Amino acid sequence: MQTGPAAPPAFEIRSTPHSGRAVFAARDIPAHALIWRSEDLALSVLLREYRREVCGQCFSYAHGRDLQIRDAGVGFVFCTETCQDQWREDTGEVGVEAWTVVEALVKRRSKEDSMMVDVGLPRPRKEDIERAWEVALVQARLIKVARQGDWDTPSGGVGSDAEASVQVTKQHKRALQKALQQPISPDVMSFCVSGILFLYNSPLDLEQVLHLESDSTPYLNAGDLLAFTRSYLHLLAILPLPLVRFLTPENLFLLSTRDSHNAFGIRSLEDDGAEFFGYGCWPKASYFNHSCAPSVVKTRVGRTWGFFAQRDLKMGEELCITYLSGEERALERIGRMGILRGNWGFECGCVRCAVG
Ligand SMILES: C[S@@+](CC[C@H](N)C(=O)[O-])C[C@H]1O[C@@H](n2cnc3c(N)ncnc32)[C@H](O)[C@@H]1O
Repeated sequence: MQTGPAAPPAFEIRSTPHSGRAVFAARDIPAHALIWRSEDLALSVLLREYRREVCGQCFSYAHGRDLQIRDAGVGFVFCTETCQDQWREDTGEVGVEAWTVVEALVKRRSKEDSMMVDVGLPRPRKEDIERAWEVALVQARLIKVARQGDWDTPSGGVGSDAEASVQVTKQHKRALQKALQQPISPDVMSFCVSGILFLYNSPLDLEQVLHLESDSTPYLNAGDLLAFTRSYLHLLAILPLPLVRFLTPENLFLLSTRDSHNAFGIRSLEDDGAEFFGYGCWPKASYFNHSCAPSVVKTRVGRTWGFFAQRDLKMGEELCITYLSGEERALERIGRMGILRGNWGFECGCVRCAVG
């Protein structure tokens, strides 16, 4: 079959003096043309409050009605059996087991056990983050020893861990029980599970995530950091053993540093995205910078983002999307800049902000 010459890529990624790497048109691009399609969802969080209304696979929304296909064991709903089957296949056997134990844990706990994350408090500094993870690590060592009995089960396979040869004492068992009694943060826990499953199921794609812009202080405030260290210890106590090797402070921190400035919101498709269901990281779509007068519009279909020219674009022009949600776009310059500074940590220097 004659396929003809491949179309030259519509864009290239280059460094800029002030805003890191950016996407530039590699040729003239007509209005409405597809520039890039991104299907590489690495990790995602579907907020707990939407877990009955939004499909766990394609993120379709039932406008406040519960979706029919409930997979109660794993805590997700689906719009069709096809979506459910696809989710189970992609998540894998160990992944399904992981979501099942996490769902059982969250269900056992009442709403009062959930941690509230205060907004508006300062972000933890690097030294606060290091200290918090060091403290968690001391408990983690005890919990790993307490699970030593599990190591010997046929599915264990981590018997070579240094901790596995230590005598299990009351102190170890108490550390495990104590971790499980701490308040829980189901959405932070979901982030951790999704991230660990990404490392377990798709190790070759890690490179793409490592290339992303990194935020060295990714936690919103002290409560958010605490939610992460507690989720780490909770998960260490319950996750299937094949995942425990991937569950480290280093890995969880790394995922947060890359997610922080690169995640896309997963929103409703109608009503200008008024409903915020959660967020996810699509590494190959993460090089578009922001402009308050964007030249590219992004649209989600299921788990795929499409990026389209909003107008005729000239070769060499920087291609920008907007990071602002529907109503935020209509704000005055000072309001937009405040949101971009607070959520993304940069001072917007786009053409619209430059003229005031
Ligand atoms: C999704 S990443 C975009 C790609 C990024 N420039 C890179 O090098 O990987 C978002 C980050 O790009 C930078 N950025 C995006 N838009 C910007 C803008 N209008 N002004 C300044 N920096 C911007 C900020 O550092 C922001 O946190």
